Formats: sequence, structure tokens, C-alpha cells
Amino acid sequence: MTLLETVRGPADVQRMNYEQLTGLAAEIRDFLVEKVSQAGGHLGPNLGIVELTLALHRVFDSPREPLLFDVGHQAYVHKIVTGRQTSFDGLRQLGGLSGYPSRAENDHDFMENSHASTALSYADGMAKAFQLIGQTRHVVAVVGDGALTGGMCWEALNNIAADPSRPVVIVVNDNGRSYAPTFGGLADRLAALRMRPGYERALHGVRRAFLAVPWVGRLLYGVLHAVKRGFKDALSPQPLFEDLGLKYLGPVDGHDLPTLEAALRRARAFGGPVLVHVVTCKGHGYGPAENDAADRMHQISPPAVTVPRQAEIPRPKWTNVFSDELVRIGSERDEVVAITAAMRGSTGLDAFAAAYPRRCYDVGIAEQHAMTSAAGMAAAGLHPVVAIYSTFLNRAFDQLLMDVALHRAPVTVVLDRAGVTGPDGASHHGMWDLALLGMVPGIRVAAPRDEPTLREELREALADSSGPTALRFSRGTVASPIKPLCRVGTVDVLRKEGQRNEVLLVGVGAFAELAMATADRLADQEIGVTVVDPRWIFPVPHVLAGMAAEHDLVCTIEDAGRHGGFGSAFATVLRDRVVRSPLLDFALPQRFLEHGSRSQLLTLTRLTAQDIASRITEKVAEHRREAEQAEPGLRAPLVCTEHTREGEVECQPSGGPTQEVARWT
Ligand SMILES: Cc1ncc(C[n+]2csc(CCOP(=O)(O)OP(=O)(O)O)c2C)c(N)n1
Ligand SMILES: CC(=O)[C@@H](O)[C@H](O)COP(=O)(O)O
Ligand SMILES: [Mg+2]
Repeated sequence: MTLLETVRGPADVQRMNYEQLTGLAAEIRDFLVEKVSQAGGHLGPNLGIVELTLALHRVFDSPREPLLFDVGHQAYVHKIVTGRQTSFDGLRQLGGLSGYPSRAENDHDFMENSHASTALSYADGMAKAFQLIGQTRHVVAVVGDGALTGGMCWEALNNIAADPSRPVVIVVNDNGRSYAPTFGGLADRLAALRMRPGYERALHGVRRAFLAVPWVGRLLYGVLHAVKRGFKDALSPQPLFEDLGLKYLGPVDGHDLPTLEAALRRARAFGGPVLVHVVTCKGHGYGPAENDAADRMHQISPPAVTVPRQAEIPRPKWTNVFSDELVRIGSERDEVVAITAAMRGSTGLDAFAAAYPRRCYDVGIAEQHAMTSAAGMAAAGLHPVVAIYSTFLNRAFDQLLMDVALHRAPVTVVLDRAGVTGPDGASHHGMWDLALLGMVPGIRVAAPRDEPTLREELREALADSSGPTALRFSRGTVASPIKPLCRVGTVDVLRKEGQRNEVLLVGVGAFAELAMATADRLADQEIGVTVVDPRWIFPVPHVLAGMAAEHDLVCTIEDAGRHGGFGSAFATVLRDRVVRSPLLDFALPQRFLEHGSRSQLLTLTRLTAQDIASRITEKVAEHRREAEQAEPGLRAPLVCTEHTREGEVECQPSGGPTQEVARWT
């Protein structure tokens, strides 16, 4: 039986000696490489935190003393130690082990949110609660050097340092990297401290030597301890944290178990807020990860499942199309600059940075700062592109609203990973951006459906200097290109057939492809269907209301949360204009969606051509029955309201929908 197989919980790790622990660490690394290479996931971060996680579970009494992992992508070893190693074959798969802590999985897990820089605030809150209810319990927060560049961390540190009686143990897991090397002055300071990992080892060795001397040893050590300050300052000046009122321990070699454990025991014994600066190597112990210059195998994909298909033209990723077009635009316009929040590679800015190194800014994991800094750049004459994942827009909403939009700053926000992302689960699906963007006065939002429209709409956004613009697109490969029949205003008509205008299908972004597949099924049932792609979805194009007035039923399909999505915005427009065609809005249910593959989750949420078509068919049949019984009446008058940046402006009726139809058929 291997050492790993004997691990059912922290107690098994606590019983081991250092020789066994060294063997266990090696087995865990082999296990991680095997399982994560198969399932996909965060290999580098977890290879780097093996010894630290073992030491944490030996020194602290989890779950009574909670261990919190910032972001949580580095909690695989924690999951192994807490009895879940047999579940790793289902890692990040639907119904399988989450790639982040999960309270449903285990009592040792607390924080499920994978948005960075939250663990210290969580720890502060728990520590205050324990203090209030009179429980002396340590709270341990493991925060990476990247997460430490997030503003919330410093808000939390300010609070944690405020009360010397609360035993919060902050473990900075400093591997010098986010994806790429961590950016900023703080990172540079940590790097300077990191250069001295010998301090704790030297201290640990000196202490052991003195305490080994009978009688006088302890006395002598006490004397040395009194002069340690000078000794320590000489080796590793750490005013960075001690000036905040935090006890600083370190830097400690995060792969040297005995030293690491000794430092953590000192931290535990301290009894107040203490920061342990642990130096680790992302990808430690696995050559391909250690030598991966890009991101130390921060995250790897599962092996591609090759399904034999007729020769399909390989299509690029949305991110790569964005990257390519931005570089082209950058060559034409010097004032276009780009900002990333520590994700330059995965948001497609590497090529732009290579081409224009002085025009690409990494701000660390600091989306709020990115947005307001962009507003500053715009105020000084630049046109910044803020490239972030859709789900992380949540972080920067107030900055977008009040620092960008209030000033009508020409900032373009490019939201990658919009809609269902998949294996990263609830806090990574990009399902809130439309509800947020729909609230921002004066912003124009585009949702490209394919490569040509992404290139076109990115150019249109960057050409607009009258206010903020945003683009959103999915994770993964671009949808198949769909050539429009015609363009009415900014709206592309993709399909129009059938004698009667029974159904208007509005496909948002990549879901234009899904709308076309749905139309195929409706046409098979001789239902007259028109498919359109709004392209610019906010403000809702006014021509869509004219089209809606001409159809018996209006349907919107979007890869976004239903609440506040495009469908609900369009329903408001139809109400304003007294267009009585009923509207069905197909969108993601407003709940936290689990992890799984994108296609599995779209099936689970019934966002498939089959599900949508069958729901529409029911509604059309219902409408036909009602129409047969109803008196032939006039269609409701169309009241035109132009939705512009200034808000809603009444405009002259365009002679009613008939002319509109004539114009756009
Ligand atoms: C608010 C937010 N922005 C971006 C991300 C994407 N992200 C996930 S992990 C990571 C890097 C984390 O670096 P660090 O905290 O140093 O942890 P390490 O991977 O080095 O262990 C980033 C940027 C995120 N999870 N949350
Ligand atoms: C934790 C982390 O790194 C996430 O930001 C996520 O894993 C990104 O995944 P993708 O870049 O594959 O969408
Ligand atoms: Mg790091």
C-alpha cells in the first residue's frame, strides 16, 4: 500500500514522520500529474503547494481551525489530504469533484468563490465571529502573491491588523507568479524578501542548537531572541507588513517541511494576526511545469477528444481573433492601448504587448483599478481596451459606471469567457455581464456572432470616441460564420422564410448559430421564421421593435443570465412601444450553475435547438388556435422611441411596420 493510499484525513498526515512525509509529497506530485493531465485543471499551482498544505494540516486543526484558500484553484492537495483522492477521476466534470473548495463535498471546505483576493476578508470576518462568540480558534488564509495584488486584500489587512487579539494566520504563498510573473511594486518587494529564504532556516537551526544545550541553552536562546530584531532586519527587512501592525515570519522555504512546520507552529503560538511569508515554486517537482516559461502550467486542458468528422475547416478561438484584430488596429492608431488584470495571455493581449510593449499594461489582479485607470487614460486622450473575463466585470462595475460611463470616457471593455464557461463552475460562468452593462447609461454593447463580426464590431467600438463600449464573446472556438441576407440599421437579417411572419428569432452573439439551428427545426414544421442578429445589443436597436411588430411571436436566445439580459431589455422596449407580440426569452436560469462541459450545461439549461424549437412550436400552435377564434383586428400602432446614448427620444412613426417590413425584406 502506498503512503498516499493510507491518507484518509489530516490525522493520517499528522502521524507521519518527515521521511514518510517526503515520500508522501512525491506520491502526491505523481498523482497530481497523472490525474490533472487526464482531467485538465490547475497543475502548476497545486504542484507548488504540496509541502505547505501538508504542513498546514499538521499544525492546524481543520476544520475547527478553518483553512481558506484564495481563489481556491490550489486546493487539490487539501482535497487529497481530506479524503477525496478517489474522486479525482471526475475532476471538474459534471457531477464530479469541483476544481475549487466545495462545502457540498467536505466539511474542511469553506470558500467556493474563485474570484481572487477574498480570503483575507473572509478570514477577518470569521475571526471576528469567533471572538464575539468567545471561541479561541485560529483562522488560516492562504493567499498567493498574485491575489495579494488585489485591493480587497489590503482592505482586509487593514482590519486584521486592527486587533492584536484575533489569531488570524495569513500564509502568503509566494511563487512570484500569477499566470506570468506577478506585476507591481508589491511584487518587487516580495521578490526582494524572497531572496532571503535562509532566515527562517537559519533561525530554526540556531534555536535547535541552543535548546539542545542542557540548562544554559534555553537561557542563551532567550538572550539571542532579544537581539534577534537586529539579526532579522539585517537578513530580511520586512517593514512592508510589520508597519501595518502584523507580525511577519519569513521568508520560509515552502518546500522544506521541517522549517515550514516550525514557522507555522510559531505563527500558531503567536495568538494574534501574523503573516507567514512562504516561498514556493509554481510547478515544483515536475520539469515540464517548472520549465513552462509562459505560466508554469497554471492550467492545462484535458487531452483533446478526437471525434472523426468530415474535414472541418479548423476555426480559431474567439480570443485569438480578438488578439489578431487588436494588433492590426494598434498599428493604425497609436492612441489605442490595452490593460490586463494579470491575465495577458489568456485574454489575448500577448501579441499586442509584443508589438507595442509600451502600450500594454498589466495592473495585477486588480480589475477595479484597471477600469478607473482606463478612465484616466481616456481623459488624457487615449482609447484604452480593458480585456477581462466576463465574470470579473462584477468586480469593476462601480468603476465602469461612475468612473468610465459618468464621464462618457471612450473606454472599450472586451469581455472574454462570456456565458457558460464550463469546468470552472459557478463563479466563473460569464452570466452577469449583460445585467450589469444594461444598467450603464450611455454604454454601447456588441455581441459578435462569428469571426467577421468580432473584427467588425471591435473596430466599430474603437471608432466610437463618444462614450464607453463593450464587446462580449464566449470561451473557446468561434462559431461558424453566418453571412447576412441584409442589414437593417445595425441589425443583420440572417434568415427569412415562410409565407407568414410567425416567429422572429433574435440570436445574441454566438447564439445566432443556435438560432439558425432552431430555425431549421421550425421550418421543418412549416413555421414562418425570421432570424436576426442585433450585433449591437445595448441600447436595444429600435428597428427590432418594428420587426417584432410584424411577427406573431418574438423569441430571444442569449448565453447570459435571464435577469437583466437582452431578452428582458427587449421586452421593456416592446412594452414602451405597445408592441403586443408575445416574447419568449431563452437564457440561462438565474442560479449558480455547476461545473461541467459547456455543452453539458447548455443541455442541462435547455439551451439547445431541440428544446427551444419545441417550446416555440407549442407557443405557435397556441397562437394559431387563438387567431382562428379571434376577430381579425388591426395590429397595435407602433410608437417609435429611439433608444440613443441620451436615453429615449420620441421619433416620427415610420408609417407603421408595413413600410418597415418592405424596407427589410
Ligand atoms: C478577480 C479575479 N481576477 C482574475 C482571476 C483569474 N486568476 C485565477 S488564478 C490567478 C493567478 C493567481 O495567482 P496567485 O494568487 O499568485 O496564485 P498561484 O496560482 O500563483 O498559486 C488569476 C489571475 C481570478 N480568479 N479572480
Ligand atoms: C482560476 C483560474 O485560473 C481561472 O481564471 C480559470 O481557470 C480560467 O480558465 P480558462 O482561462 O480556461 O477559461
Ligand atoms: Mg503566485
